[in-house]
Amino acid sequence: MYKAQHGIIILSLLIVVYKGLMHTFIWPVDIVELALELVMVVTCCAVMYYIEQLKSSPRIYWLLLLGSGLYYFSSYFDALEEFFLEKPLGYLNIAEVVKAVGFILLFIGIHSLISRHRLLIKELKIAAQTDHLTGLLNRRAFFERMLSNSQVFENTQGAFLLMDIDHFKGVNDNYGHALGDTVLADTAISLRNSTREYDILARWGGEEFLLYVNDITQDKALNIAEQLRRHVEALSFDYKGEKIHCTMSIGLHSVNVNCNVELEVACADKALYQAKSQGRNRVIVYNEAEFAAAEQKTGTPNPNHKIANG
Ligand SMILES: Nc1nc2c(ncn2[C@@H]2O[C@H](COP(=O)(O)OP(=O)(O)OP(=O)(O)O)[C@@H](O)[C@H]2O)c(=O)[nH]1
Repeated sequence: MYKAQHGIIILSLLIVVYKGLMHTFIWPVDIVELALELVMVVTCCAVMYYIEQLKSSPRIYWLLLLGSGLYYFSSYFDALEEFFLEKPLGYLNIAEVVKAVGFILLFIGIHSLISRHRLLIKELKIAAQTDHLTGLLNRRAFFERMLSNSQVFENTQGAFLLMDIDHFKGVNDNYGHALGDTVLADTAISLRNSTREYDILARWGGEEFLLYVNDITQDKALNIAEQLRRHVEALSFDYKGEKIHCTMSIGLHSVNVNCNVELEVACADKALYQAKSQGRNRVIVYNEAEFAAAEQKTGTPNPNHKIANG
């Protein structure tokens, strides 16, 4: 499909050869005009080559190809007029008309190309920020969103909720990876539907989700966490007629002004670990004094403790 430019390139080369021969028999040879002709044909070939390399949509390909082709050949349409005693288009110069049409096609082609390019960049940006299975932000995008909102979050209390589906390995092992994916996708929908537009929700890892809720007290954040936990508990998944249910453990860490995301998430992670070790399907709030004492007692840090990395 993207080969039509070869015809134009061959045609333009033939024109240059023809002009070269004509000039050879006319003395003195107009070297400058011949050189300019050659520059034109080389640039025309280069343009055709790049249009082919673009591998854009067929519409854009033809617009650019016809536009640049007509624009290039417009100067040779003068010759056509020599065959007519009167100008075929009345007072209009046919070469100028062809040039104008070529220019319009080129303009539409370039405009379409730029619009398509913008769309592609937008799609790429979204793809780079999104987890493809759940449609949530990925970990990197979560950090970026926290950073870009840092001024809004300044001087307000917020909360990190680190959520992890319980015994998820068992879901995969017993019902298959496809059902595991469905559980992740539906859990993400449930979480998204239960959060506010300006909360920041991301898939943090395999079966882990992270939510940052801004401008909220610890008690209210605890209510939200409980609600999210109950919503996930209420989900049901069909496996060959059997109804499957999952639960989720949550580590909650309430933060004050200007928090360091990595450090605060690590605290939420400690609370999540406690929620897992206390039987799962529960919310545990991080309490610095309590956790420090517990760690001292058991010897810090807990070897099973998962530390969230940025
Ligand atoms: N289906 C599916 N499974 C995933 C995906 N990402 C990670 N996993 C699985 O998630 C499981 C996580 O298992 P574990 O870390 O052992 O945790 P768990 O079984 O949930 O146990 P607890 O967290 O202690 O309750 C592993 O089996 C991973 O293979 C994914 O995108 N799709």
